[in-house]
Amino acid sequence: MICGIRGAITAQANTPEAIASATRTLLQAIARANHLAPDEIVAAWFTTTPDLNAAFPAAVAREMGWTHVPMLCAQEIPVPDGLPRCIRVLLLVQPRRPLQPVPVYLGEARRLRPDLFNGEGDPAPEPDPPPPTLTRPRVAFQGEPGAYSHEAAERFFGGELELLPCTTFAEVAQAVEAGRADFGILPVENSTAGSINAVYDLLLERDLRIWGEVILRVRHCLLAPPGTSLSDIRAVRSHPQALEQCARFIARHGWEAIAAPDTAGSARMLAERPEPGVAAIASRLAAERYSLAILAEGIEDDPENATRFFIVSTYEPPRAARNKTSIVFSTRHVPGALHACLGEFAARGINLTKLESRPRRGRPWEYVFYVDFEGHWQDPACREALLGLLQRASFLKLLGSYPAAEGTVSSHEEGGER
Ligand SMILES: C=C(O[C@@H]1C=C(C(=O)O)C=C[C@H]1O)C(=O)O
Repeated sequence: MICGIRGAITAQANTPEAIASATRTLLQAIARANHLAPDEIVAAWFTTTPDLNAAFPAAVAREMGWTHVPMLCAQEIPVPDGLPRCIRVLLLVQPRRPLQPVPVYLGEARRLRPDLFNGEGDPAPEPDPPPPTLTRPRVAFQGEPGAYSHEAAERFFGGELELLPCTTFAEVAQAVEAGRADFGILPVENSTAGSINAVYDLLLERDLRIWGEVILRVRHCLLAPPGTSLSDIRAVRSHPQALEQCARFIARHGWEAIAAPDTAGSARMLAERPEPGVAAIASRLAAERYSLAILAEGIEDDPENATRFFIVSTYEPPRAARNKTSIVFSTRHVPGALHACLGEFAARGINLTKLESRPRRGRPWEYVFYVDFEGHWQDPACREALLGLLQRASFLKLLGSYPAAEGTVSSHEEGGER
């Protein structure tokens, strides 16, 4: 599907530098607010008011790497008393995932559309501090190239990424905190195996913001060096999670299951040192990367097998049309404490999408609770609920408000608690 995204900004002066700076700010903000990858942009129309003629905005976009995008610059209608020194753009985009276009009008240009930018419900507040650019973002993930986290990163960002493979989840968090990566990808739950506790513990301990979420339908492939046939296989090697998710398939063939540190790593090892009779379980991406043959695809026992990933950053994400918020809190040690805390959400009709408890460090038999709910912390009802919770909880941390992945929030028609 092709859709259009509008934006506008004013330049400080009619100079090439001022026009370049305003154009860059505007295009980066639109890409960020709409999670656009460069290859999702199909065409761009610019207009400038007659008082801006020192440079072409299209040339600036090309310098930013939009070399494949057909563009046009034209003069805006000189309506009397119109906003001076204004650069407008209409982008045509073809997103890989369903997109509700977020118009981006920055600074003075917000006055152009009082219907959009008027107090509450403002769909695109100016981000502060500026989040990282989405043009070739640096993305840290646990595992080797071809890992499911790598696939999730490609699904979320599309286009070109600078990959930073890490050995552990903690290393991913460190890379983001230290600014070596713009984003980190962390798996949080699997539809078969449940929550990934090590990641939940990291979110509590580290100073990271959840920037987005993505749900990946995990389709496992049976990989072997080209020329191998299914009847040659005697054993399969992979991460224990993947072996468990394919347990019935492995048992049906009577193969031995060998645990390895990660899925993509077992594919790489097999490609580098083929062992007769041994196959690996990993992604299609790993098969392509390590030139292995796919002997079978979709071998997971659960046909709905999916993993939810958080994209973490040190920046606030732009506000989207449909947001989710994640928090972690602990209750006072009194009867009914959790009930009262959750009541703050129920009383305001806020839909909870996930509740998870983990033991509280250093306090045996006390717990911290992780809650995901629909809405943004800036929404009046959510703000009130969080304030109510703050008064009842002994500890509260906001992990982030972020654009909800498709299919993870109730539709307005469904409404109510699920
Ligand atoms: C109000 C704006 O300026 C003008 C009016 C437009 C409109 O009413 O949709 C669109 C582009 C401009 O010609 C704007 O840029 O949004």
